[in-house]
Amino acid sequence: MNTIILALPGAERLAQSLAVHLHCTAATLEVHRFPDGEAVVRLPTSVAGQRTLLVAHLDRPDEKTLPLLFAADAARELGAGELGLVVPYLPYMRQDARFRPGEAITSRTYARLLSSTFDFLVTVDPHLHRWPSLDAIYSIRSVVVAAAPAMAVWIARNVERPILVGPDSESEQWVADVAKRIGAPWTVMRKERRGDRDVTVTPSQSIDPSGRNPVLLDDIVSSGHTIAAAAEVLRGAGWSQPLCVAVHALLDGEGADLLRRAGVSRVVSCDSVPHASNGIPLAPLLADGVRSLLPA
Ligand SMILES: O=P(O)(O)OC[C@H]1O[C@H](OP(=O)(O)OP(=O)(O)O)[C@H](O)[C@@H]1O
Repeated sequence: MNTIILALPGAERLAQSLAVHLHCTAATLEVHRFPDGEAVVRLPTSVAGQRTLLVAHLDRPDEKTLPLLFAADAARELGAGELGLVVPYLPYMRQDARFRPGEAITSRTYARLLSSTFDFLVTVDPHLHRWPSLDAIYSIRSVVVAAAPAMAVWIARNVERPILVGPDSESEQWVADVAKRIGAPWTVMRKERRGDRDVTVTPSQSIDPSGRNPVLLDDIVSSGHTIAAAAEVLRGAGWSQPLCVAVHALLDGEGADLLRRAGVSRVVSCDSVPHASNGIPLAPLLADGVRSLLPA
């Protein structure tokens, strides 16, 4: 079965890179907004009988998910073979519990929605905290691509004598992996979250950073408060100015200012979400992930 890639608006670059790696063609979906805000989607080419990969950057998921579902449905109706989704940043993974009575567990609902639409899914380091794996909530085949190899290459090339620091215990999975790949020391701190923009970070052990350049590493940088709090801890302990490496950058201008004020010299992110801080390409790893799902 031939493979064709269709990019949602904004994901054209990733789609083109994947097409090169996977030796197939890529085109961009047309998404038009009617004056009342409703979306209409048009497939630019025939998908009949073809394995169809939709590629989407799903930051701001509320506005992007409906066009994605419309496109998937149209592809099915127009005879697509298998239907896959390449979504480097998988949204709605953080509300994975009913933290207050009556709250929706959006991770599960969103997973049901995508699982009922696609045959398979390829993503990068989803925020798995309380779910043991994507299979706990997604009922379709999925491949989780690890960004650690790409982050490790970037740090090894750009930071002399790094020491890796994670802001919370969940970050240990990425921090330890990257540190092992480049033979660097590492530590993780403790985080307490009380609200969207209210976090406290405390060191969990005392480490002598002498002669080392600190790299704060985490999966998501969103409001920036977690990394800012971690940077303040380092500053208070007399460490040199850290840089921040993240898998998914959702940071806005206000968050970037917050990080600057906290002493973070630079943010570098993987390109799972288009962002000014992008510096670590994921297309080769995502292409490997897609290939692993295709018949040999
Ligand atoms: O930039 P921010 O707005 O601070 O958000 C980023 C942080 O949020 C996520 O964890 P979260 O605090 O949701 O913790 P969890 O592991 O309990 O889901 C993520 O792992 C980052 O540490």
